[in-house]
Amino acid sequence: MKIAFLGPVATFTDLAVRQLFPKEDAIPFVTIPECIDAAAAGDVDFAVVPVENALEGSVNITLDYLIHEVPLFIVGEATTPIKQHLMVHPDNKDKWERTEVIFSHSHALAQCHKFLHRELKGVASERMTSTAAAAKYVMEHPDIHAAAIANGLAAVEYGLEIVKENIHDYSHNHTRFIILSKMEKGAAGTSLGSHGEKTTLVVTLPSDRTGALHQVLSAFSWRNLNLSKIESRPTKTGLGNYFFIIDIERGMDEVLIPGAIAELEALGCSVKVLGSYPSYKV
Ligand SMILES: O=C(O)C(=O)Cc1ccccc1
Repeated sequence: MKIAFLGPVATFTDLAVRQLFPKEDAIPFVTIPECIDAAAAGDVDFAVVPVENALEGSVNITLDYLIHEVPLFIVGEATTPIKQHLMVHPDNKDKWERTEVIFSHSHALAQCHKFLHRELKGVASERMTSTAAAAKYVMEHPDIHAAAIANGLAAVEYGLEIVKENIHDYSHNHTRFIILSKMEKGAAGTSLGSHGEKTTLVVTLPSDRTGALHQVLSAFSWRNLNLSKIESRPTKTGLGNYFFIIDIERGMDEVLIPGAIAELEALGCSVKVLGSYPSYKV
């Protein structure tokens, strides 16, 4: 089986894939859309991409790409703890406090915002396609006073020295990854035991109905369907037009979720099921 992931080797996504699919053929792609396209084209069986971080919130490119660009399903999700470290080329180990530029993924930079403000005030930061891409770049440029924010495996893989460990601003730093496939129903192929099931819907509200969101929420509430997340993203058709992405803490069943969807449709909403899938902790 082939699994696309946000590369290069030693990203946080790679760490998640190693645990989810230890025996499969993991293929790195440079960007999240490239991973998703590979799954949509059938070049890989699954794509694993980050979707939400506990400190920084949603990965908008993942949500938007999934909603607007490709007919894929979510067939699994995995939550993993995230530890960020500051690392430099070994030649620059003793002068890291003179770092002039810090490279990382935008979410990693945001997760260490307080640390950077405190310890490296005024130092420029540059977004890279991933944390491991940043580590690789710093390894290839010993001549500049650069640092990367990445994980411990990236330091080993690219031969960098960790000069500050655990620089993420809050200890409960977790990221949720989703497993995407062309096939609606899972057999996501992992041997891990799941921690429950979820269903994700994309709901568009009717434009002219007062209190529509309240009515949508009550369709879940009176059925005792717990929502673990509700997020709005622009439909990109005009200012003020939004999709709601709703995660229900329950797998698709015969009665409750179909009943809620029918009620939303009767209110004039359009509803798309993005997937009903197992949840893993890795
Ligand atoms: O850049 C990475 O390593 C990724 O896998 C994306 C990411 C970035 C920051 C936290 C979690 C995932």
